[in-house]
This record gives sequence, structure tokens and C-alpha cells, in this order.
Amino acid sequence: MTTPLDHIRNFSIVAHIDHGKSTLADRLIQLTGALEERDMKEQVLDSMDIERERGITIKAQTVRLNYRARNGEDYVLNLIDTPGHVDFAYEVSRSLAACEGSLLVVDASQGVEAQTLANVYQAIDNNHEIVVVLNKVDLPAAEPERIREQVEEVIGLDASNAVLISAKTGQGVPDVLEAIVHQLPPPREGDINAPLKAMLVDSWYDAYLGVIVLVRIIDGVMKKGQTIRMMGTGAKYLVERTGVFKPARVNVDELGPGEFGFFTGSIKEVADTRVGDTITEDRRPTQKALPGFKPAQPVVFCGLFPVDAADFEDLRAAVGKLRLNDASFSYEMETSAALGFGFRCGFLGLLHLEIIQERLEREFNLDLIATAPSVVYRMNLIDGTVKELHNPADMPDVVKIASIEEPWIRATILTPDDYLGGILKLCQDRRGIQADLSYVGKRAMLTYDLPLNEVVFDFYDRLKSISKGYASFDYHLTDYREGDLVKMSILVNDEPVDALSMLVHRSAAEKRGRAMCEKLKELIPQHLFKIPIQAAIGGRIIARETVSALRKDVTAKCYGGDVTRKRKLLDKQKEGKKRMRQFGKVDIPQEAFIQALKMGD
Ligand SMILES: Nc1nc2c(ncn2[C@@H]2O[C@H](COP(=O)(O)OP(=O)(O)OP(=O)(O)O)[C@@H](O)[C@H]2O)c(=O)[nH]1
Repeated sequence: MTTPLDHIRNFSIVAHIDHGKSTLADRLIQLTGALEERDMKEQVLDSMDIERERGITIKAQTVRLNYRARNGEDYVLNLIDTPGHVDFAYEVSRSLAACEGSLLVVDASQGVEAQTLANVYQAIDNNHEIVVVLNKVDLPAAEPERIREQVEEVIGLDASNAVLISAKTGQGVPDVLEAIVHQLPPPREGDINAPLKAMLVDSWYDAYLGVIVLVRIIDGVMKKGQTIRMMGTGAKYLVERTGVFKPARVNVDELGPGEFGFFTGSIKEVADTRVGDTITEDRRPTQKALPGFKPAQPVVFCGLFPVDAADFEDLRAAVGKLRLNDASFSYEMETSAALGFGFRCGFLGLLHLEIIQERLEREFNLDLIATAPSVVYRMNLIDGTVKELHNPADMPDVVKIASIEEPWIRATILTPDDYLGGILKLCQDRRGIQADLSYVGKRAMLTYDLPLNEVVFDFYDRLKSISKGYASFDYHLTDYREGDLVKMSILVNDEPVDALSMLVHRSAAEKRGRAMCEKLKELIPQHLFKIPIQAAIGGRIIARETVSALRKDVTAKCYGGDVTRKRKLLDKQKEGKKRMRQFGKVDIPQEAFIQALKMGD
């Protein structure tokens, strides 16, 4: 039996990272009895280990809560989880488009932050009704009244009905459930007799069931035995199972209008499902598809190579497996003179890159070298063609290039006033153009346009360290702009190391080149001969350092003495060697690549 529309509420929780979204979700699940206390793992919505460790939510999920309200009526509340990090802004927007309301969670001791703004405006753009929830009122530093005013002033939302809670102690959380029922609207449309029309919200790969597709039903019903058609791709599948998450997976006979749930149907790959696609019944299709979504485009690329060339096939299998579950991660084979065989991989952002790299190393036990992250450049060639450049190593000959364009972002930074000077300097150093500066209480809200190229390395780390962790940051891509960009190569012992070449702005090239050479000098161990390290643009050397030659007697400890100690040392050397890469006659440790690429101003 399907639930009547006016007894359904579909909502998301939007918040800045760490303001308590997952803790509140846990409480709601617990209060509605969706999960027995003893089954209650901390933060059930964050299902992947790495996510839990980092405390961030990546994959959007949904949970059905059955709630008997104080008026005695039974409601179905679908909680659609959204990720909180800027890299996953696209996933946020697609989950928001599938529901009607949001809880805006704001930490009452911290107040509005950059991602509070970014996420709540996305919800408002999706016509959401919004319940303001002020969390962490148990903290001595909480100032709910001040933050209530801030929400009204800065965001322009009515916060007079804000619910004051502590997701940690549970205080006030039952009022959140009532607010969901009374302040959020039921699904706006939905005709059970109309042809099936459903939105594909998400999909992921499950080892037992294959691809699981999360859907929001608009019209009609979806049930086992139906042949459905994806209107965007034209592909047809037989529905084998329909169900909901409570949060454990439970099969149901059918899904009706306004409901969220999943279906399975021998779909082989996540890549066969397109988020935002309209699903209809093949036999009786709906006339009009939903407005589609754009697929998420990778914006940051880097090469991933196995430290040990023998691991290449394992790496291939591993990236293939990850891709099964993450359509926004892309890869293609790449060869590098310096690093051998590997893959050029595309990511939604730096965090996405780090997560994938970490999963490859941890879950698949691979030792990897990652090359400098690079954005996608547009090369306007003299012959009129346009080429997208994902890899600095593939840069066309400069004489063929008319101009180079690079992606720009609009960044919003909120910071306590004390750190404003340092942050302005950082943005300025990174070629930023200030668009706005205003105040949110005692904090400055800075809006800057920046080249993404200047942000992908360590901008976020620098921002955090300048502001002692107090500044918050959010960005979105805006446009491509022409830039005076040059390819900088690094030569070690007169040989170019392709994995270290990068595109930089001409004005920053010398400084960056010098910094790279200095770092490499520290990181490359001494050899028996002198090693020159140089940065070059075309044939012109712009920076140079030298690793001096090793004096012979340093190896003396390897001769004579205790045999076990000697063997141990040799073993250590062998281990160390594995993590080195040979360039001509020079061994470069793996760390050198990573460290050399972190600029440090
Ligand atoms: N004192 C106090 N701490 C809280 C409360 N709610 C959450 N926390 C703590 O705040 C931290 C962040 O909470 P999460 O629920 O993980 O925050 P989140 O917004 O889901 O974070 P992301 O998943 O990273 O977006 C955790 O250490 C929680 O234990 C509260 O009401 N009071």
C-alpha cells in the first residue's frame, strides 16, 4: 500500500561541515524507531570507513522514517542525506531537487559558515521550505538568540520558529519531527493513476544485488515485474525488486507517488544509469520527461602510478572497481617516461582525489605516486581548433597555440576579522580578484574570483593555517578566462621529469620554479656525483639548485661488524629502494614528488 501524499514529507538536512548533520540524522532514526538501539552504529548514514574516519558524508543516501505525530496521524518521512563538502556540491544539488523541504542545521556556538550559505541557497533555489534548527545548545559557548538573528540577517530566512536542540543529548529533537510535519509541505504533485514517472536520484553498486537505483516517484507506481525505460538513455530493464531503506534495506511491493525507494533490475554498471534521468514504464510511457541533470564533470586531473611497476595490473583492476561505484571518477591509461604505466584520473575536486587515492592505497593495498594535480585547460590553436588539456605533458608545441584559457571559480570565505589581512594576501598572491567584502557580525565575508589552478594545490590548507582553522570556504566554477600560462619543466641531472611538469602563470613561474628546486634539493638523497636540479620554461632555465656529491666514507658503516645488523640495514635499503624511482642515474624518493608539488608560500 502506498502512503497518501499529504502524509509524506521528503526533506534533506543542509549544514556546514561539523555542525551536526549526521548526529541529528542518527537521532531522528533512533526516535522514530527505525533502528533498534543495539543496532545503532554511530552515524549510520556514513557507510564507508573512510568517510567515517574523516567524518564527512559522500554518497547521498536516504532513509524512510515512520512517525506518529502528536496529532495521532502516521507520517512517512524520507530523509535524503546530502554530502557537505564543496567537491560534492553537485550531489547536493541533485538530492535537493528530489525533495520539498530542508532542515538547515546551524551550530549555535559557531553560527553561519561558508557552506551554510552555499547549501541553504541551493535549497532555496530548489523552492524548498526551510526549518531552521539551531544545534549544540548544550555547549556553554552556544548563543542561540544571537545565531537566530544572524540567520535572519545574513541568509534572510525567518528564524522565529527555529528549533533549539542538542543532537548530542537529544534535547529538542522531538520538536524537529513535529516541525517537519507541520512546517514542510507534502509532495506538490503525484497521480497514482498516471503513467509511471520517476526521477533517478542516485545509484551505486552492491556486491549481491548489482546496481541499486534510488528513485523518487512522481506519478504512477513502480513494482516488480514491470519493464521500465530510462528516457535519457533509452535502455530498458525488468524491475526485479523494489524497496526502501530504514536504514536497513527492506523490500516493499510497490513504490507510489511522492515516495522514495530503490529498485534493482540486472543493471550491470553504475555508468548505465544517469542521475536525473526520467524512468517510465515501457508499456505506458509518460509524455514528458523531467528536466535532466548535467553529469558531474571532473575538474581536477592527476596521474596515478604504481610505485612498483609490477602492480600495474592490480591498479587497473582497482580503478575499474572504484569506477563501478563512482561515475564522477574517470580514468584512462597513461605512460610516463619517468613513472612508467599508470592512469590519468579525473576528480570532482581535491578531496575527491585524496579519497580515491586513499582507498586505492588502503582497500587495494597499492603504493602509488600521484603527479601534480592539474585543472582542465583550453588550448585555442592557431589553426582554429580547440583542445582540452588534461595533462601538462600533452601540451602542444607553443608555436601552435594562439591562447590558453583556464577555469575560474567564485570563492566565498568567512573569517574572523583578525585573519583577514593574511587571507587577503593569500588570495592576492594566487591571482585573486576581490569581488566583495562585507561583514557577518564580527566576521568578514570575502568574495573572490580565483583561477582554479591556484586553488587545487594547497589553498585550503593555507587558508586553514592562516586562520588557525577558523575560516570557512566554499566555491563554484564560473567561467574560463584567458591567462598568460606557460609550461614549466623540471630537470634532474639534465633529464626532464615529465611527472613534475606543470602549467603555471608566467608571473609566478620563477617563484614556483625556485621553490620546487629547493624542495627537491632537500628531498633527493646525495649520490656519488653532483646532481643539478633545474626548472625551465622552454629552453630557458629559470631556477637551479645542486645536490652535492656524497663523500665515500659515509657508507663505511656497511662494512664489517655485526652480520644481523648489516642484513637489517640491507633490508631497509631494499624497502627504501622500492619507494624510489630511478631517473637516469638518480634515485628520487616517492615523497619528493608529493612534497615538491606542495608550494608553500
Ligand atoms: N556538544 C555537542 N556536540 C555535537 C552536537 N551535535 C553534534 N555534535 C558533535 O559535532 C561533531 C560533528 O557532528 P556531525 O554530526 O558529524 O557533523 P556533520 O555536520 O554531519 O559533519 P559532516 O558529516 O562532516 O558534514 C561531532 O563530534 C559531534 O559529536 C550537539 O548537539 N552538541
